[in-house]
Amino acid sequence: MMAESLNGEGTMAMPGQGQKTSYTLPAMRYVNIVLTVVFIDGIASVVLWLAGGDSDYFIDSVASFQFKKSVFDLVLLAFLKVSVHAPSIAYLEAIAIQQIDYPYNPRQKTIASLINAVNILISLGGLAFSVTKGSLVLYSVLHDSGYVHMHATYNALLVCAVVLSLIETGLILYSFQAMRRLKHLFNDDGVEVDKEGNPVKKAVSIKRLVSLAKPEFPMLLGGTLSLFFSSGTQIVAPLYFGKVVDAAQHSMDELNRTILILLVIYVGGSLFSMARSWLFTLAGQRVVARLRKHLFMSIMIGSLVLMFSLNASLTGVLLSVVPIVSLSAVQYGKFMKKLRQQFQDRLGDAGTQAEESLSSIRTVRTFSAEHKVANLYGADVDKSYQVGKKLAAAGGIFEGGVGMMVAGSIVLVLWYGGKLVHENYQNPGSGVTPGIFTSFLLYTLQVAMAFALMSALYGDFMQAVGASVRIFDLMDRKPKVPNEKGEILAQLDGRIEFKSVDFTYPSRPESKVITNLCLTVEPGEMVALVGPSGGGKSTIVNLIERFYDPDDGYITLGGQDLRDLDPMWFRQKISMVSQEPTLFACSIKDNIAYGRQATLEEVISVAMEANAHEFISSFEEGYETKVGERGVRLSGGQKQRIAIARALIMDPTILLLDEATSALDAESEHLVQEAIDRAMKGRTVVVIAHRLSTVRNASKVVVIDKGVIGEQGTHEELIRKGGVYKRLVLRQLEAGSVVDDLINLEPQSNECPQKTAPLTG
Ligand SMILES: Nc1ncnc2c1ncn2[C@@H]1O[C@H](COP(=O)(O)OP(=O)(O)OP(=O)(O)O)[C@@H](O)[C@H]1O
Repeated sequence: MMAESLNGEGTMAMPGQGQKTSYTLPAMRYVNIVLTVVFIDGIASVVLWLAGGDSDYFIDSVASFQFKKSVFDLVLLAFLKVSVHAPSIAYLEAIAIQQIDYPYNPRQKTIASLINAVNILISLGGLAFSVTKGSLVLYSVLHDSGYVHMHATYNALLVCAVVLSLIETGLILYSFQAMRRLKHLFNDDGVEVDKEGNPVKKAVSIKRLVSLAKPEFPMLLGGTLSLFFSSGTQIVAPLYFGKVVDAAQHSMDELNRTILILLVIYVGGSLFSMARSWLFTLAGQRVVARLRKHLFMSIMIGSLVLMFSLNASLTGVLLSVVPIVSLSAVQYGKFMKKLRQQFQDRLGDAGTQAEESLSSIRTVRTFSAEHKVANLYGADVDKSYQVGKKLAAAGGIFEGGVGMMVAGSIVLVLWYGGKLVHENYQNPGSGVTPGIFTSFLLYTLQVAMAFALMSALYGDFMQAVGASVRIFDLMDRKPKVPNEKGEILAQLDGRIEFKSVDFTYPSRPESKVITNLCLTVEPGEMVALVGPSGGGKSTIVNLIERFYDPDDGYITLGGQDLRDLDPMWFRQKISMVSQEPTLFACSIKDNIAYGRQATLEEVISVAMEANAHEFISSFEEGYETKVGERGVRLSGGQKQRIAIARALIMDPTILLLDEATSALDAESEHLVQEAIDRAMKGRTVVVIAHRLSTVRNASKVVVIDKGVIGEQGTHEELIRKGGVYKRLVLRQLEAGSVVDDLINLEPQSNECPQKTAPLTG
């Protein structure tokens, strides 16, 4: 298998993982790039050497080799590189691929490291050699008048050797990284997966977070420029502050001049600050605001440079705390990122719990489970609070710690600076002047503030990164079944065909739900699916809507593989009416016109067809009546009729029905059934049938049991056959007369003779 993967590019199945997970070698393999460069180097070297003048010339360059006049050594070098790099890089690729399956093979790791080391050594050595030779030749050409110039092709070979050595060294140094890339696995949809085939979560980086602010780039640029100018004024202001102190000790003129400069600096700085603040606020991104504060760095560096120029030893005293604060800031940042992620997860759990309980409040009430769900929610909130407590404590400790260290360093600078001023006072010229010390103190405050803020911001930023892990997670999710793209047919005839379909729900990979299913529904036919509960009837309907793709076999719609059709398009041609239809918390009109824009007349027309107009008109607000969350303000039968109208307004070619087993009252059931019967006319219908009248009228009854077709045929055929279907009917019908009717196969009216138990379940 490995050999196969090396010979051929493309996708390979993972051992023992079925066909789903595979590794993909990039079309432009890194190995091929390196080999191409190395071979070009080898071939070019030999050709240029051979082309170098008459044959004596190149023989002389070997026989009487001179370092600055012959290039035979470069040819040998190229030969060495071809013979070492070419096999070793291919071998490294083979090892990298093997490590996908066997990542913990220490021997392989050692071999790979050794090969890498040899490659790096040779390429770096080759680069050093060719650069040295090139420099010496160039030096001789420029400075040695007695130097006999080499043949032009030899010069070309020299240039070629330097340039290609440089490229090769870069490629070899990067090969370590490139081989690591190979160890990433991709599934058939190009999504990176781990060894179990689960999508790998992409790391959220600061870069990715900041990239969200891309559209605000022009504003950001203006803001950043203003920031630089305002930072510049902040950097130089303390310097002039100190100068003012010193100038005051000299002359009034100097004092006035320095004060004027200081004034210009402050006014300019304020104007730029204004622009910066306006532009960044306009950009309106928290990320951007953070970025602005991040650029405190520029003030810090600028200030530090000036501080060094004022007094190096004082600056050293101040900087002594930097490594400690930096290291703790990095650790703190990592810790905060992890905590914040946990915090968001716990909050998410609590939110889900609340949403679920509130949306099922009636069930909660029925079981008097208010306290239970309140406790569950409380427990989730408590968990997030526990993490929140850690967050608060860590933030407090860090800020306090940094504050202490910064204050300590300021005190230290004050003491040491004071000592230097004192020394200068006693022995002028030996320490620092009060002016310099003033400037220095201002810088110290500025740098200390910026540093403390930056450390805290780093923590905040890492928190933001942690918090956004969930968001990016959702953004990165790719549906297995794409929502758009695919063919759109001029016409859809409604023919559905399942060809040897196997299916397993991704969330329960160990149990196959559909096995080798072959089923054809001709245009205009009504096919009834019956069978025991959990047999797979709803799954078949889900597959027709392409909510999932089969693991094996295929499903066609109008003769076309469902996977080739545009889901957005074909789903408009299919309507589903389920047992318990989901309505949305808006008006009846909006619910009926959910699938497309429709006029009130169209809505009324389909509502009439669905036997819904009458009850809708009896409401005070008619079609504007709000149905409440999930339609709670309507009865079961009313909801179903609205769902039928919602399906009808799409004028679907195919109707998927899950008949209601719920005990609607006789009148409601009659109205719903009448509406359904009307809706079925002229359409291809697949119905999960629970009523006798439906199975009797069906063109074909298909018994689905444990994911396979037990039997199929018309109701009469199946009863005559006396198999699973008949047993199902016999077992489930309660009334003796009905059983007689059914198995005696007397002609029946379409009406159900009396209320019966469902045929399924
Ligand atoms: N989303 C899902 N994830 C995992 N397993 C599922 C999922 N939906 C259904 N199943 C399982 O698939 C099997 C077939 O379920 P399906 O709903 O298709 O049966 P059914 O014949 O329609 O049953 P019923 O008549 O009770 O509605 C069952 O074992 C069920 O537990």
